[in-house]
Amino acid sequence: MCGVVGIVGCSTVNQSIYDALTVLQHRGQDAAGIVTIDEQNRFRLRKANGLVKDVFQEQHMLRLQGNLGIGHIRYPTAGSSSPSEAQPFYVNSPYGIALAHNGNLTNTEQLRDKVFELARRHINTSSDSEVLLNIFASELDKFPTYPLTADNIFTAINQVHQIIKGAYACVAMIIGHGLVAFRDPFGIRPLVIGKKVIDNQKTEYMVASESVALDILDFEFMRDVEPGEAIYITQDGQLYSKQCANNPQYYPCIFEYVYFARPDSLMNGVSVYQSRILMGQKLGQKIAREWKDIDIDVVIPIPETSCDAALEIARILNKPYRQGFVKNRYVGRTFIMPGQAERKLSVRRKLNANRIEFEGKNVLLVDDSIVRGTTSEKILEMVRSVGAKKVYLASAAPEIRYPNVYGIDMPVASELIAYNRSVEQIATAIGADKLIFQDLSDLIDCIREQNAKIHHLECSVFDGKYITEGIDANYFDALEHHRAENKTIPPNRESENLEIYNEGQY
Ligand SMILES: O=P(O)(O)OC[C@H]1O[C@H](OP(=O)(O)OP(=O)(O)O)[C@H](O)[C@@H]1O
Ligand SMILES: NC(=O)CC[C@H](N)C(=O)O
Ligand SMILES: [Mg+2]
Repeated sequence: MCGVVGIVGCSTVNQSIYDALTVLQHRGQDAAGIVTIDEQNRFRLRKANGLVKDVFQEQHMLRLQGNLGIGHIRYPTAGSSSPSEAQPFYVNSPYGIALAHNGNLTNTEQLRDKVFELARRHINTSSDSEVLLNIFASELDKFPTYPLTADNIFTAINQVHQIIKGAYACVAMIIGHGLVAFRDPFGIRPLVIGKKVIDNQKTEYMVASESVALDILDFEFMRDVEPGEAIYITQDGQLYSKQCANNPQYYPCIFEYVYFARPDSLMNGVSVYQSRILMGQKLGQKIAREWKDIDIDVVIPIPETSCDAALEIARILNKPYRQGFVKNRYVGRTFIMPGQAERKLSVRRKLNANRIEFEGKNVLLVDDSIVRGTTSEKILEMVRSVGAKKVYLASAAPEIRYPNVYGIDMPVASELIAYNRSVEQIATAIGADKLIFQDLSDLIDCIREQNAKIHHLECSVFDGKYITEGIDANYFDALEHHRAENKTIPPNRESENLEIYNEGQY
């Protein structure tokens, strides 16, 4: 799950984009990038592997001049984690376009060949986002006039919606025009827009993956970008918007509410925090109903995402809630780290059990989700070693049995701990005395209760139903094959040759 941001400002935007990326860091820890447009209408780019704070040093910030810019933080789902696939991407024709993408396309391979044959465009990486950018560029290229009108841009996006499949929330900039943002016709990935009025005169606009980015920059939340909708803000701050999809429908990703998004974000009219509170309440009620004879002494969250739900479970069960684990604040999110070996090591470095809360007790541990089981396996081992008597585990999300193809890196079912296992078998595999999962209908209600406009949610990891066409056994075989191929390429973290060298001393 990546994070995107775009700002059309009245003054230099580099610091604001940097700040926005730091609060979106929980969506991707692998790479970061910013591109701005300077006064001479040139792109200024910095991107590399690493956290935002490591990627941008003073000399890069000096390079990023201009009042218009976009930024990206990456959690790879396609291609590799090579710095050459860090975003934003750039093409020089037509006009000069830069684009950043959150999501994952599901027909990338077919499109890669088509783009070459029909539009004579060369794709130089294995990134789906580079394909997306070239399709957008080739649609814009069909208009012979300069400058493009808002309608030209919206027509191009309507075509893009018909050509590409999958999930995408994008921000882009076109030289000589301004900022463009669009969201896929199912609204799988999130995107919001906000504004800030400067000196009672001019309006600055900002689009971002999550509303929390608007909050910290004092932008006023306007609304979600609708599924299929496109926004065009000219470089002098004129805003246009249009529904560009032929049959848009709300199918937002349910996993944003379970794990990905920050709790203080408002997404599709739904508070992420409130969703997690409701998840705790519904799961607490299920435990009270189904585990009448189970003797629980204390409820303990597995930090950090599960804390809000765990507190509600404790309240409903009328048991003490304790912070039994200490989290190392310098270790990031383990699930979005690349490679299983690194994830395993990081769980141990990140969490340590406080013996006093476990010794001789029957504990109910709570996690927001159990995906590969990396966290729960390690945690269970740890709490046993500090003397827990019985260890029960509750997951605020249902069993994850199916791969994700829309921007969460879990493309192979066999990597999932719940794949082909019953609840009892999962409990045995991770070493829990008892295990309970949220029901999918309850999880869906946690979100829908807050916005009746959402009739459906994208729940494929739980129910195996994919909303876009062509997701079948052949698709997954090809994906698995690709992934195996990519694993054999040694990671190259060298980012020296990625920048656009147009700025003299920087
Ligand atoms: O079963 P797994 O494959 O281990 O994945 C699930 C775990 O990973 C996530 O935690 P993470 O450390 O990424 O972030 P958090 O601090 O926000 O909870 C999630 O909250 C679960 O704890
Ligand atoms: N998680 C995401 O949104 C990833 C975006 C894009 N598919 C990439 O791999 O760079
Ligand atoms: Mg966690």
